[in-house]
Amino acid sequence: MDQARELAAISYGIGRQVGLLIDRKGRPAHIIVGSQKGILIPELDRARLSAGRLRGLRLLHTHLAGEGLNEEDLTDMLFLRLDSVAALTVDGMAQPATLHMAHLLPPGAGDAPYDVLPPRPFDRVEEDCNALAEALEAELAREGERIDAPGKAASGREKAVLVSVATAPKAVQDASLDELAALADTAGLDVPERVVQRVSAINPKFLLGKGKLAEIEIVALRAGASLLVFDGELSPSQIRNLAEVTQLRVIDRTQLILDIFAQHAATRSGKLQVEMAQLKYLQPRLVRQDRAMSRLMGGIGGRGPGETKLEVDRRRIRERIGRIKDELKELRKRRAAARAGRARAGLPVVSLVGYTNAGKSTLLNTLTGSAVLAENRLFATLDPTSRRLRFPSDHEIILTDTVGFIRELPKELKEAFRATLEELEAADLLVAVADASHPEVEAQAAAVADILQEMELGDTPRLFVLNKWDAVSEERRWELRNLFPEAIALSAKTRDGLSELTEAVLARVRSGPGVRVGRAEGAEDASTDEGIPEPSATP
Ligand SMILES: Nc1nc2c(ncn2[C@@H]2O[C@H](COP(=O)(O)OP(=O)(O)OP(=O)(O)O)[C@@H](O)[C@H]2O)c(=O)[nH]1
Ligand SMILES: [Mg+2]
Repeated sequence: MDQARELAAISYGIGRQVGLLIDRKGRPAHIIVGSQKGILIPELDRARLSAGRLRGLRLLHTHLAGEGLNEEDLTDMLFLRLDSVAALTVDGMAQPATLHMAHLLPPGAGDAPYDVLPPRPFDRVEEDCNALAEALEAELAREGERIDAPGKAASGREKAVLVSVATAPKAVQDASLDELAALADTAGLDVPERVVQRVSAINPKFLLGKGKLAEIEIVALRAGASLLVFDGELSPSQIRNLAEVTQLRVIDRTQLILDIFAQHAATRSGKLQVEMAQLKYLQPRLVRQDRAMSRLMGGIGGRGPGETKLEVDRRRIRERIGRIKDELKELRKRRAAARAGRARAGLPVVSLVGYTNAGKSTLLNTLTGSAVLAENRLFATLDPTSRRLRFPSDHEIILTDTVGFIRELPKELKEAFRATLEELEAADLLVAVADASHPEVEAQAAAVADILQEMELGDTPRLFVLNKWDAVSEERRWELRNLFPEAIALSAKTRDGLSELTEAVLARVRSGPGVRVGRAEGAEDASTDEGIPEPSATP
């Protein structure tokens, strides 16, 4: 009460806003003098801040024109996680008049992240600010218990908020976020919230305005998420800035994809290729080793292949890249030798290519009766696997399953997986597999065609398969037939349409230039070219 009178008097006297940041014991921690219309809160010590906690400070400040809380006041509260913010209007006699107050709300309490209380005469304010703040913290903490550790869901999975900031229309961003959500799920993240923001221009420093960023931070706070995943690729400094401002861990789509690859890499060469891609991604981001860097390294987005921890020291990264390069060169030689062996056997090579999760591995299994890992996750397959396929007519081919494609494949991965993708250069025929049941099948097929073109495989004979036909409605089937008149529609799952594919493959390899088709005599076992055993201890 006295604080309020004093504040009003000072503020009136100097004709500027004056504010107090008050701690939970009622002691003023900072006194701030603003301008006539606004007030700038100093950079606060972040020490007390952890997920689910408030700052332990409330802001009481004056408004000289009798106005209530404005956008800026609320943004400050959100951003700085103040317990509450209050504006005290000052009357013409330098006396405090009305108090406008707002405080944050626990998750699930309503649509808005905060509640603005009705204005009331300043001397009629009985709210116990501490009790309010403590109740809110208790609520946030309960939320935390339900999820056993801050940032973790009950399933033990880390929670992340997905964010799209782009100039593209909302529908385009939404479709892209759907894919990011599938990637997040595959990476082992729970996604309680997604944020789509269309902007006329991307803010080069923070992508978004500070107000919107504060909102995102609060969305994450309320959802118990400790990680923000941005769609697209962020520059090193953007990641640092965003992590600084939001006090959350920030990763981009590339890191998420790299993380999935790291988790799925099973063979020696797969692991080496992924580690190489991760190190290449990290290298330019290690200009400065700072707090944001350590945030960059923890948890999802910072895991190495297997359980190894990624190196963060620049010099050692350079050395490690050098060693991996040598080893990969060796592996490439062996692959080339295996390919040459197969070529000598005279068997035509048919490679399955396509968007990730299109059903390539399932198709390989169905066609050859094998049991290659196939699952409803993105990038289940990282290593090429080859199987022999014998046709009833006694013809034989080698069928190769490959790593799936994705639009805007991170360039680090493209480079690292060159060895794997070189397999495709040896193919006599490509079977491009698309998921007909996916709403974005057209865009996915186009992305695959683009990537093949880029890899100079545009001239290799190609068949186009619309897989998962069993999961497509009659109406949509008709649409797809019009869109892709050349396509072979089939279901790797039910085997429907399979014979059309095998006949088409047979016809192509028979007529293929320079391809000798026949029974392989003395061909070495080409069942897999990943015969290199995994050493028990990684150096
Ligand atoms: N309904 C239906 N589902 C299918 C069909 N073929 C594959 N699937 C499912 O699609 C998912 C992905 O299959 P995969 O064979 O792993 O796909 P992929 O193209 O090898 O994927 P990546 O290796 O991750 O790039 C699995 O859950 C399969 O069961 C099909 O014909 N019909
Ligand atoms: Mg696969």
